[in-house]
Amino acid sequence: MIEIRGLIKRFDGKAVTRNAVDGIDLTVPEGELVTLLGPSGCGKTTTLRLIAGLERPDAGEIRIGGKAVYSSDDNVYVSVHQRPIGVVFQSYAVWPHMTAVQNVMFPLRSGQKKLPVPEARRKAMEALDLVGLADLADRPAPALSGGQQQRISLARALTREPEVLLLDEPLSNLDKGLRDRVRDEIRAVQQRLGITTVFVTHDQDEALAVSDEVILMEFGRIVERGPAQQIYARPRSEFTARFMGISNSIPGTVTACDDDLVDITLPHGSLRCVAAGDLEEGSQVNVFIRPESLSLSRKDATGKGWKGTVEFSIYHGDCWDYHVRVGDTLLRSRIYKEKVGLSHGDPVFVSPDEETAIAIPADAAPGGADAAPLAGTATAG
Ligand SMILES: Nc1ncnc2c1ncn2[C@@H]1O[C@H](COP(=O)(O)OP(=O)(O)OP(=O)(O)O)[C@@H](O)[C@H]1O
Repeated sequence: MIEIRGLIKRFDGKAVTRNAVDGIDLTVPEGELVTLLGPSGCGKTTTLRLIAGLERPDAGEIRIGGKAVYSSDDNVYVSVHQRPIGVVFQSYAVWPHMTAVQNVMFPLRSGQKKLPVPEARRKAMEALDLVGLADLADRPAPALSGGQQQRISLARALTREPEVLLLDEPLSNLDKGLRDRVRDEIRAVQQRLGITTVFVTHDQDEALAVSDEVILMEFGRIVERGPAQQIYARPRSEFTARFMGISNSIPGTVTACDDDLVDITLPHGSLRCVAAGDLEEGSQVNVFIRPESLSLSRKDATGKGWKGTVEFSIYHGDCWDYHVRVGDTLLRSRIYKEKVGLSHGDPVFVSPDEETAIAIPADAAPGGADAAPLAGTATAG
């Protein structure tokens, strides 16, 4: 288990206007994989490096397995080599003059507890087996693919039997097909070992695929957290909705509330949808609708369709994206059919799937520009 309280990190410099990590509280339960997700510069890597002991915080507390590895109040700082962690970076950091097994053995032979060669080799072989590379143990590192080299880094991180695994964008240097395979491998090993893991990525799909919990960050703070399905299907802030790819946003006004369902009047129609947070009659909202939740038809069978005109379409292989102008709004509708046959200028009716549309209060912008924190007065740790 990892417990983080009030974590602050500031990099001083002329252009610095805010803390890189700005008061983070976070618990990673035993055996779970938690992902830090967010745009470039939001503080994901810095948070991970603070947990690893590769950067020194300015304030707060970090506990691993119940023991403080950093505490500004108690003046505790445990160095990176003494923390019970394994770290995998974006660059594989595999030594080219060694074989696969020599790479994995290296930390066992060079650490404080220098193991004899046979024992180090046995442990390294166990770790290689775990990541499916035992057969390639004696192959020189440069003769391995990028994905295999990254699995060597993972095996090397696991040989010290760490309590916690820290993965910093481990898939970024791999091409698409390989990325999915190594991602699945990492999740399989993590679940098999039941090892508490923090995974940093800026890729939503990757985060959804591997996580028990997703932590969304912006400006050094946590904007939203929750199980992957909740973050995907029920975002509570505009920042999360947009970051998770809900590209259609329409401003509207609440006309009636019924538990977590609300009726909304939009510029070109109305709909009933799920409310994110407390809303009341008259509240201003933005309604977020996934492209795949907007269907198109030439005839308005229900009498509730929004009248629009096709502006352009994009073909993706397994689907089409139609960009349709409805009043002042350009909406994107994703259609998974081989041939839809709509083209520029065609009139259509757009129908939203009310079950998946979400109304988010227009002023609820925990990650918005207004919420961007200025640098706090961090105390030295
Ligand atoms: N060593 C450093 N010196 C000065 N500023 C730094 C340093 N490391 C990070 N920062 C700044 O701290 C902020 C957070 O950076 P961080 O690398 O943690 O973000 P990130 O979310 O991991 O981004 P990315 O996805 O691009 O790696 C950024 O504004 C960055 O410029």
